[in-house]
Amino acid sequence: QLSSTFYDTSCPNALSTIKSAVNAAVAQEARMGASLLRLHFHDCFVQGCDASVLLADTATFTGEQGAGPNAGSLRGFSVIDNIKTQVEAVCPQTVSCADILAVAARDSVVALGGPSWTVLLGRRDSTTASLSLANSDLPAPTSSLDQLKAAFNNKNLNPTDMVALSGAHTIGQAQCQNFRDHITESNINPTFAASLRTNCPASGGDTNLAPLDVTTPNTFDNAYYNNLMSQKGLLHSDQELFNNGSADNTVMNFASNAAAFSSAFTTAMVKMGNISPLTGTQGQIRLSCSKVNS
Ligand code: HEM
Ligand SMILES: [Ca+2]
Ligand SMILES: [Ca+2]
Repeated sequence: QLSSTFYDTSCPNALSTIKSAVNAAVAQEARMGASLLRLHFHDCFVQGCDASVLLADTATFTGEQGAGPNAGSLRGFSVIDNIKTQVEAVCPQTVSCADILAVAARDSVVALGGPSWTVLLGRRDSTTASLSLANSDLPAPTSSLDQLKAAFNNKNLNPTDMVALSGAHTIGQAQCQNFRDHITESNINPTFAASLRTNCPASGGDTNLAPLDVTTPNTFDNAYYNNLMSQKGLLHSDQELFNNGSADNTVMNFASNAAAFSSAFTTAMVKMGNISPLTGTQGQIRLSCSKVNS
């Protein structure tokens, strides 16, 4: 249904415009690549890849940005708004915000040294968002392996896809409140845990940041899986992937074989990008990504 050539005649400069803007944003702040990748994930897992996550809350509209996994945590909205403004200038009301998110996620991974893939296009933008689905369908950092597998299975992503997509935590940062409990658990490297506790004490410092990948936080590589094998996962949910369970073998494979990780990650990103898109005459092409057309 989606197609890699969707904008080839209607907006031939769409992809290059997005890439330039992503490269500029990542050059200014490497973490922005992580933030843009995460936006696409949080979009696709809630109502499908329809840019629902971008709709801002107003006095009369309750969107997804106030949901537990999103509030005070998602970032990159202004970068997306800026890209949309540039794309509107070259092709008015042609390129959807949902497609911009999918392309920006790919370009972010590439900008940080990761693998590339062909992004399928033709998604349209929702006129709705769902706070309740954002709270129910996004996995939590306290999740067990079974809960992680179930959350991804709900989106028709298998356990290999789940482990591969979790490799996105090779970049970016997390807040203390999301890893405080894990750094007092027993399945964590004691030296690693002690160093994290200096900036994430038992009380206070909730929003203090630590890198999800202690080894190469700004490079998209397979170091995340090697960290898990050294019990240096930052989130409880990260370490669940290598904790004597059914995902151990996949983690070991991705840790020792960077090409196997790249292949599984790009395959899974395409699958995630295909979750319930609006196509044809469904939805709309928003003029501004943060609000429904009036
Ligand atoms: C497997 C289940 C997952 C859980 C439980 C999870 C949870 C989290 C949490 C708690 C954070 C830190 C948020 C904060 O402290 O503000 C985070 C950050 C991040 N997540 Fe995930 N995540 C998961 C899967 C994914 C997937 C599939 C992707 C993308 C494909 C992804 C990409 C990211 C990125 C890039 C960051 C860093 C964002 C930044 O620095 O702005 N995560 N995740
Ligand atoms: Ca969505
Ligand atoms: Ca890394």
